[in-house]
Amino acid sequence: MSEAVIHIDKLSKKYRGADSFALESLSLDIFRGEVFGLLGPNGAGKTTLISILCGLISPSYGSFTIQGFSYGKSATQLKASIGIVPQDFALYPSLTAKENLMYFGAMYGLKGRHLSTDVDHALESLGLTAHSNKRVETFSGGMKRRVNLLAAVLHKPAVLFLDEPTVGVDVHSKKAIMDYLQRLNENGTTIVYTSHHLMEAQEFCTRVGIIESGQLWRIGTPDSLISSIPGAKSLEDVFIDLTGKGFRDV
Ligand SMILES: Nc1ncnc2c1ncn2[C@@H]1O[C@H](COP(=O)(O)OP(=O)(O)OP(=O)(O)O)[C@@H](O)[C@H]1O
Repeated sequence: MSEAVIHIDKLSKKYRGADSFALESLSLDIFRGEVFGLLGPNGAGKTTLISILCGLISPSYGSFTIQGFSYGKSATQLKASIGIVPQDFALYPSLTAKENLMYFGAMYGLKGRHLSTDVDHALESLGLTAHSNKRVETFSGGMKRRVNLLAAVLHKPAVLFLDEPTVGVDVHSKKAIMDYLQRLNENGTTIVYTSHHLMEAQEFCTRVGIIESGQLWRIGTPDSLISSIPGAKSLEDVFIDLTGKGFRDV
């Protein structure tokens, strides 16, 4: 068994004023080199879990480490180990794509000619060279998603967290993003991502966890989960079987 790069121990979160827990005593190990998919219906707790792991919000109870680092004792090392691609764009609309990436690179302590060259390579790798000096506010949703992704990986993090990286993008941008993530993973980056695209998760993830009501209901490879439900042919069948057919986005 390879090394657990993320170790989560009984993590719980109750938001201020909420009646119930958004996350309830969730324990999980994610191993180096995995592509781990967090799946679950609206309101299941996926963003809450990722937000805690990224240090954006604090847990109510429980603890976790990433590469052995925690926010209490080794916050600097932990932050240097992770990249975060949030659901909402974390970009400056009036800056160009290159200026945005130079800014985010500098925030991670990268500088000088190396940074400028790295940014140019990054833009090229996601087909954005011709647009590098255009303001981000003029970009399509798919182009913004690609810049958003590059901003999170300039410092070459060991672990990359993505919250719905392909939401609202067209088929070409989606393929470019997924191919890019695949290459990052092949080069050693551990990926943890949330998605509502179950087919995409089935193809992309080495393991998935299905979250419902703040708890981890099932965990396994896509194939093992599919074969655990009689008659299931896809992760979508597993998902519907476990979480029911009722609407969750009301
Ligand atoms: N800032 C907040 N304050 C209070 N409650 C919150 C807050 N953020 C999330 N919640 C609640 O916590 C629960 C989990 O929400 P969360 O956003 O983590 O779910 P999710 O699985 O990411 O959903 P989605 O797929 O819709 O993004 C939900 O009941 C949600 O309403």
